Amino acid sequence: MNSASPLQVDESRDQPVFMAALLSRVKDEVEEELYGFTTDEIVKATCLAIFAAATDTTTVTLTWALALLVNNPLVLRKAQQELENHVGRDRKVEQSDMSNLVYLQAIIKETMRLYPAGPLSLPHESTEDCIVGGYTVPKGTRLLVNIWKIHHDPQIWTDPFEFQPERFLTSQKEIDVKGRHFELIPFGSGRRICLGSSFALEIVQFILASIIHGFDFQKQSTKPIDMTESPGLVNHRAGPLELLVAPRLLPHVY
Ligand code: HEM
Repeated sequence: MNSASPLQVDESRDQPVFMAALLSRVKDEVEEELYGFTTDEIVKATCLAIFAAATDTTTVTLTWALALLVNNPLVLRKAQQELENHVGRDRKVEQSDMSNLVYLQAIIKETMRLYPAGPLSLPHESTEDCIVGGYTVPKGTRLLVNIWKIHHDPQIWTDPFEFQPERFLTSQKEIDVKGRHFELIPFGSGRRICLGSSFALEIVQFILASIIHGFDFQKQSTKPIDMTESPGLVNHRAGPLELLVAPRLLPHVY
């Protein structure tokens, strides 16, 4: 690894590119601030953490969203109608369309409520003795937050197991996923909240909009798609999602 490479700039954005910024930042740290690790180890571990945290979480969220939409064709039609109104059929979806797609945003929130990508968040450990909500938590206690359970709590959510994106346009309109409303925390909350949450929301919304705008999806049989989850750090589907796909735009748009 060439830690002496110049700080490259992405000219389209006039900002340093991530890898160059990381190399330059870590190189400037004095050794004792790297907790005994080398510069290369810090850079490699940071990249691995970001890849690991970013890839499965976004793909499972998209897969669950698609499965929910195919099992709920009226919701899918409504989302496609919204795309029809704001984008039409003569061009592809663009990033600038995203703010108009409020129903799609509600679909994504409802998907993350029902199938949070990290159902038990990540383990946290207390570094000091402390008292939280009246409970004494000794130093070194490991804590897992059961996000899945909170998202299905019948005291908070009516019909907690139903896919109802409309709730986020009506009764629960004010609730967002940014860690401020503790009833919906797919990205966690507080100082260790997911650092990719804004990026994740942008790409999940953009990809889902693009695929349901560009294609029609159907089940392979008349039975609903099996929505069994598999236990693990990331909330994968138990089985693959197999769908029939057909284009819905004019050929020149693809
Ligand atoms: C739908 C997509 C995603 C979901 C649902 C999600 C969810 C989460 C959750 C629940 C945590 C643990 C928060 C906590 O410890 O309290 C987390 C941590 C993290 N996420 Fe995400 N994530 C997503 C996408 C991404 C992306 C795209 C990136 C990077 C570009 C990313 C980077 C990270 C990192 C680095 C951490 C560790 C933060 C820390 O410990 O300080 N995530 N994420």
